[in-house]
Amino acid sequence: MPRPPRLSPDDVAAGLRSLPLWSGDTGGLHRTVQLASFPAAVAAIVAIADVAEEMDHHPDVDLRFRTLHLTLVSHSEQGVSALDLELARRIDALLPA
Ligand SMILES: C[C@H](O)[C@H](O)[C@H]1CNC2=NC(N)=NC(=O)C2=N1
Repeated sequence: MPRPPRLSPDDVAAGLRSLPLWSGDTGGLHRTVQLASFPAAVAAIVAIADVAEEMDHHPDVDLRFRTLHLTLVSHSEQGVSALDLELARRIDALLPA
């Protein structure tokens, strides 16, 4: 399936307006969340992995003890695409606010 093109700065900004837990720009979307424990954070990564595999679109993940740093970018497009906005929405449905 063809991958969607990267979005303009205005379109990324518009997408972020419906993703209040995220920040970023055309270089990437970012969210940091603290989970209850290290095992809980690993379990969250596993749940995110299932969504990423289903979408064939994967986050950049950095876990420091209970703090999970997520960055979403479309590497093949060297920017943020609609897939990143959709993945952000699906991650928000998995994680505590
Ligand atoms: C072959 C496979 O479809 C590609 O490598 C996918 C995998 N997941 C991906 N995830 C992200 N974030 N960007 C990509 O360009 C990408 N490409």
